[in-house]
Amino acid sequence: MIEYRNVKVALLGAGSVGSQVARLLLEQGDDLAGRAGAGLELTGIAVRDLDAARDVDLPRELYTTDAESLILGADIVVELIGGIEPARTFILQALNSGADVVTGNKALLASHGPELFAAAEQVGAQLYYEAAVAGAIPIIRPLRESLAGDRILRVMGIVNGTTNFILDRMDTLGESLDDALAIATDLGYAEADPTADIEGYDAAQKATILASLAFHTSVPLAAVHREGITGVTHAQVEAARKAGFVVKLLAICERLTDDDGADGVSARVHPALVPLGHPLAAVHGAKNAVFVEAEAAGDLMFYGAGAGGVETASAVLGDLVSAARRHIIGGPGLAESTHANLRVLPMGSVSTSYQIALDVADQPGVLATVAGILAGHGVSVETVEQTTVPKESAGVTRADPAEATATLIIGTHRARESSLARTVADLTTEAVVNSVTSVLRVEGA
Ligand SMILES: NC(=O)c1ccc[n+]([C@@H]2O[C@H](COP(=O)([O-])OP(=O)(O)OC[C@H]3O[C@@H](n4cnc5c(N)ncnc54)[C@H](O)[C@@H]3O)[C@@H](O)[C@H]2O)c1
Ligand SMILES: N[C@@H](CCO)C(=O)O
Ligand code: NA
Repeated sequence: MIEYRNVKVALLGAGSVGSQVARLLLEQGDDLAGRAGAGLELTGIAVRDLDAARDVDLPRELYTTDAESLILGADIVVELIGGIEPARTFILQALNSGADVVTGNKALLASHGPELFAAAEQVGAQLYYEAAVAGAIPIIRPLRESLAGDRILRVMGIVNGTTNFILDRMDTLGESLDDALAIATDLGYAEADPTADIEGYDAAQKATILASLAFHTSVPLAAVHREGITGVTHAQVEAARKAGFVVKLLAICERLTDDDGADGVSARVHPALVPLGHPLAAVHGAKNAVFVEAEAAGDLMFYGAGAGGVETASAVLGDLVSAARRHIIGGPGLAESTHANLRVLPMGSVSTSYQIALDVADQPGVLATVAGILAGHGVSVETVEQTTVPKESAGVTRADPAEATATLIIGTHRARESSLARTVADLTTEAVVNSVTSVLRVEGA
């Protein structure tokens, strides 16, 4: 039996992820020690309430409400409280005391990442955060280490399990957003405030982290364009399916060249139409997948559980083993790489293709008028589909009931987001257009 030196591990938080990390750490201590080359001694678990009911049965003597003392006695601190404070203060205390930190806190990294990385670098400590993006899926380490020798062009992924679960159920079961969200919450996928999921904040936080890593550039959260799924209708989901697409909430980080020839990067989160044949279309339920396009490696896809307590605990324990190994071996921490310092371009510089649905007057010349508006902004039409709407169609009220209307679905070639915005504004004020009923970006076609 090999005798290992112990490293002291302090756990902050015993919620969905923290309790599973503690359980696995206690159950698999010998295996983990063999992999880390160090014993992982769980010295305590900081909780708010010692007597709270818990799903996982852990030794009561491990619980403490004195997080600060626990942190100061630790070699590695695992932060699984979530949110900004007190998580930020605890992590800074840990780093400043020379401890390495493992966290799954994307909200904190997205808003205070530079501060935390600077604190770690200053004392030669290391911050590990595999669990922060796409839960159990290894994506941070591949971007940070495995692909460090390549040039990443694009990272496109489904990085929020809750919204993927909801959109999937809207599509396959015809369920409402609210009903599907209630189930996702019961299953432990949703954030404490699920607005973070359905309005795309959680995915935007992950996009910030992915873009910063992929492009060696600090990409601030405020520069990430964000749209959630609350505006996605059953009509859009059904129309998408009929047209050979599925609606997914995507996070897309990419290198761009804008109209002035300036190179830069952008990060955005929004619902998008994904062709049914694309690998991301086959990502169901709360699963996540991240598609990476690299110059030399080509296309890579990372797929698996993006949420869930025990699944995410896997990523935390992987980081913990790395941290313990580093603690024993020593050596400098891996600093955050922001040396490329590329320009972060606004959403208007992004170029993609679109499906625009219009409710129009069914009269001669309408198609030409609409095509003229698109052409005027340099938006080129790829496909047009027209369906005549019966005059007395249910629920449709018209100023002149005698006036027939039609639905036009226009697929465009790639166009700048700025041109598309001007096109939609003009379509909205055009007399023969009753309404612009849907505008969705198409990705992965
Ligand atoms: N659950 C997931 O699927 C998942 C996936 C990836 C990342 N994450 C991230 O992991 C972290 C933890 O997530 P979770 O799902 O376990 O959350 P959770 O809400 O289940 O657990 C957080 C726990 O921290 C406790 N806590 C709050 N303030 C505290 C304090 N001051 N001291 C001690 N304990 C305190 C809460 O009482 C709760 O038990 C978050 O940053 C989350 O974003 C979660
Ligand atoms: N609420 C998040 C948890 C994982 O980060 C999700 O649904 O993806
Ligand atoms: Na991960």
